[in-house]
Amino acid sequence: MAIINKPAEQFDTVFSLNDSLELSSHHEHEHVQSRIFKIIVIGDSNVGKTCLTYRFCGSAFLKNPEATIGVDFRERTLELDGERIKLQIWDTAGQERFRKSMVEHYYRSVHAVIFVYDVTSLSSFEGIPEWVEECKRHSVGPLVPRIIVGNKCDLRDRREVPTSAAQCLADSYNFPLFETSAKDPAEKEHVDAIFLTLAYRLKCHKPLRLKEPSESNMRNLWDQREQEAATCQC
Ligand SMILES: Nc1nc2c(ncn2[C@@H]2O[C@H](COP(=O)(O)OP(=O)(O)OP(=O)(O)O)[C@@H](O)[C@H]2O)c(=O)[nH]1
Ligand SMILES: [Mg+2]
Repeated sequence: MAIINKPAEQFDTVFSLNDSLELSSHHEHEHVQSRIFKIIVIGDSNVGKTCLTYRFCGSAFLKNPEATIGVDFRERTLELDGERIKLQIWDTAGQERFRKSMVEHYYRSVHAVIFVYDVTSLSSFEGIPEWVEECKRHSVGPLVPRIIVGNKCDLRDRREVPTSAAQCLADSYNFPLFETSAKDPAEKEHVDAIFLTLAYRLKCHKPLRLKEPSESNMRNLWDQREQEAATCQC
């Protein structure tokens, strides 16, 4: 897997992760409060959102997944630096007909977003800006951490999206880019790294002490990102 555009300090943290992160069943029964983060996974249908989520939450590769209708929820609780973190993952439907039912509350109070495309499908990659726009339409602020994931890297002979193009798009938004495979067992650790990168970022985020960014500031930030995307020489 290529992990690209990721600050060195995140590499250090992510790659020192191991099974000891997982809470034992003993801990599960303790009434210890955990911080809960809601992560939404979006992207075109068939790109592997459900398989990626399942790989992270359930370890195995999900064979013959059904197309998601509306949204599925999965959770995984971790202990990071002695703190209990529950990731609540909202795996959404990519199909247009179900998207209409993706009502406002799917996006409400979202802490982080994972955009997924399929490296063997150029159209799914070209759909990413629309998904970014969709987030914006649903008032997901520009400060909410986002990651772009190119899935199905195991299908080497069928690749349609070069890493360089994906990197260029990710840079234009200033989002980290990951390429991985939900199917390849050797990639399991790297699938974890995607979610854990977000978990660390969310965990370390200090709430702003001053005023939260105003709506007009948010708009400015989005406008700035859009201008950068428009001038990107991909
Ligand atoms: N080769 C390969 N196939 C994959 C991978 N991830 C998912 N698939 C296959 O891609 C198809 C779609 O996977 P899903 O996880 O259901 O896709 P989705 O994005 O959740 O689709 P919707 O729920 O319709 O939005 C299934 O046939 C999976 O077996 C992968 O990493 N490699
Ligand atoms: Mg699905």
